[in-house]
Amino acid sequence: MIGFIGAGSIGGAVITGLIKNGYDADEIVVKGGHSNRTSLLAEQLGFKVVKKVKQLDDAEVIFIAVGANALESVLTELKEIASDKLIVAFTGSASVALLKQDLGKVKVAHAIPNTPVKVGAGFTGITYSDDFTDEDKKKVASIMGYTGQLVEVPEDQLGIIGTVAGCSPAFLDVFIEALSDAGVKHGLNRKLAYEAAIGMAIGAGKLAKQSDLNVSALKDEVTSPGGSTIRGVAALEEYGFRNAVIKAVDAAEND
Ligand SMILES: NC(=O)C1=CN([C@@H]2O[C@H](COP(=O)(O)OP(=O)(O)OC[C@H]3O[C@@H](n4cnc5c(N)ncnc54)[C@H](O)[C@@H]3O)[C@@H](O)[C@H]2O)C=CC1
Ligand SMILES: O=C(O)[C@@H]1CCC=N1
Repeated sequence: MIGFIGAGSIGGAVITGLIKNGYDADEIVVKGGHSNRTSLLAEQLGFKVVKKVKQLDDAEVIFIAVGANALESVLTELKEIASDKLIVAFTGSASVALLKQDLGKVKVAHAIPNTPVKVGAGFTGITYSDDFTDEDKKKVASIMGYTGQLVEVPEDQLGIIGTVAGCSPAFLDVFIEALSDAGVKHGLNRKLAYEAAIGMAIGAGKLAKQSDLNVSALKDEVTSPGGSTIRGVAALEEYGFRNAVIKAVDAAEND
């Protein structure tokens, strides 16, 4: 049995990714917030909903997916039942030290998933407390594996991994939206413009992952001499696209 506290954007995305990719819904129990969002999701996906944190006592692994404002009170309630469990917090502002401070001698991890977990194509960075054994890590990996990649990173890099992989789906969505706007400006209907932009993003990501070439060389393959693409790349540079992306990451990092 595994448990979740919070089933909002990221909690709901992980739960959805798990169940849609074959994890047994009968093995998932969720304590949601005050809205009916969790019970609506449970109706679609078939997991069990409980009202109190202590009702998660049968869970071996508990994922915390509440925001910073609710973390303290959740940890206070969780402390009563946490001693024999693995606790994994998605809360951005959490840290292994903070979780340990509130939960005492409990094995804890801090993880930052991204929303593509919902379709089994996520990228999650994770940092474990020192007392996590290889077997414990395997247990967490065997769960998160249903949602995509899980990569252990040193804690001082978890924040930037969380920005590069966790915030950036929103950045890419803005790019896809802008590309589709441009297509519409040049006469495409909106549906076809989105299909083209999204299809390209999926394909270019897959090619970048599978190719032996790095993305710079892949770009070179598209830019025919004297062709249209290099004019577009030059315009991106002229309008500061690369710098805008770096500044977006800086902004996300500097809260
Ligand atoms: N949205 C994302 O892509 C990602 C978010 N995160 C982190 O996850 C945390 C949550 O973010 P979101 O899911 O976007 O926010 P959200 O507001 O969509 O979800 C938080 C959920 O927690 C529930 N909640 C609040 N208090 C609760 C309690 N005491 N017991 C049970 N449930 C409770 C709320 O009802 C809400 O549904 C944040 O700290 C964020 O930094 C981390 C990685 C990615
Ligand atoms: O916007 C946020 O704070 C969270 C962290 C990673 C993605 N979303």
